[in-house]
Amino acid sequence: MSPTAHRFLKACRREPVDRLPVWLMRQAGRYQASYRAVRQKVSFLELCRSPELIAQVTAAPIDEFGFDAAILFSDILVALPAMGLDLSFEKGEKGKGDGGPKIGNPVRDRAAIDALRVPDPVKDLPYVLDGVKAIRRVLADRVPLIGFVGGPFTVASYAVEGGSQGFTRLKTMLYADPAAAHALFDKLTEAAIVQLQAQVSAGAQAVQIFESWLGELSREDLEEFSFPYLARIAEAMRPLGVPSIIFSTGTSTHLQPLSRLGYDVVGFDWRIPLAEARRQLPGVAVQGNLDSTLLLGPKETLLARAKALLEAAGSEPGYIFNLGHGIQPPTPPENVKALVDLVHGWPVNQERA
Ligand SMILES: Cc1c2[nH]c(c1CCC(=O)O)Cc1[nH]c(c(CCC(=O)O)c1C)Cc1[nH]c(c(CCC(=O)O)c1C)Cc1[nH]c(c(C)c1CCC(=O)O)C2
Repeated sequence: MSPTAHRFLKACRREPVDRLPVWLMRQAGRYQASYRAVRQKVSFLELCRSPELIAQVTAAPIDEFGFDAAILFSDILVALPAMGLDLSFEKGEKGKGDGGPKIGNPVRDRAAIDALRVPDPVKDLPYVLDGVKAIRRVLADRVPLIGFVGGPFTVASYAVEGGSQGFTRLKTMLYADPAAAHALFDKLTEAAIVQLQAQVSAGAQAVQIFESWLGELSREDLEEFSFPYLARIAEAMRPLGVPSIIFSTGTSTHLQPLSRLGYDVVGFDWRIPLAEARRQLPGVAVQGNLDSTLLLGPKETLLARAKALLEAAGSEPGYIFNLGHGIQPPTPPENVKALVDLVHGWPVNQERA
């Protein structure tokens, strides 16, 4: 297949498709027996540092469920050690699950921010780039590969809080020392750009920014501390010629400004009806937004709600089926299969552009 012919890439560009493309955030993960088997043998970070295992784990859900895109198996925090932070995943090593990230030396003042190093992906993250190349070989162009990074605010929340401990320290920094906060976001923006550039050079065919916790900020703070950085990332992606996706949660009240940052696709959570979101976003493709809890069952409810979503998506080109956030570990794989089959069987009546 020509590299531009994939239905996922067409939908990103708002071109008509034969069937609706579907992929799910966290489609490679603990809900799969094959993933749990790998995690019996290696820790999460060991997995993220093995190109062979990255390729195996990334491709598994494509074989198992027939998704229309693969997403690089890695984490939004993998670059932090190269930036000078001690990253570990506390519990959940060796397949026990529920391992949360922990940073031993969180960034708490201006000196710590100034000491952060922007990583050199080729030198510092070779396993990610070798992983991208290995995935492309294993996929053999069956489906395109999405690369990703974490958004500056979301990564900063872990760097400053030291783990999944809320947002109070980071948000206090915005108000108490805005110059320090800007310096932090500036560094994380540069780090995001160089990682995405390197992933695309290595073979990633689209990119997604996981700015998952952006909904913590007010519009005022978004405009000062987030949107300029996200726009800078989008601008740096443009010459690379691959579609870019901005994903966040809790931001239904900010979709229009998010759609003006320069991304091809806007992804959002289940808090807004899809039809309403599409009406608000005429100039971009949209991705989402089924509540991932529906995948836990019952299957009839899952499929009824997914059908309603497909109806709400309408016939305008530029729709990618996904969840509102990642798949949850207790998800029965048969429900994922039923969902993908439903989307692929859905009649598409998109006008030629
Ligand atoms: C905050 C954040 C992180 N990672 C991520 C975020 C953004 C918020 C979100 O969208 O969920 C995003 C992420 N995490 C992972 C990916 C890979 C791509 C994908 O599968 O979509 C991506 C894009 C794999 C992962 N990242 C992690 C796992 C589970 C690891 C395991 O125990 O095997 C996976 C598959 C671990 C992780 N990594 C992180 C946390 C908080 C955790 C612990 C929670 C959990 O265990 O689910 C940091």
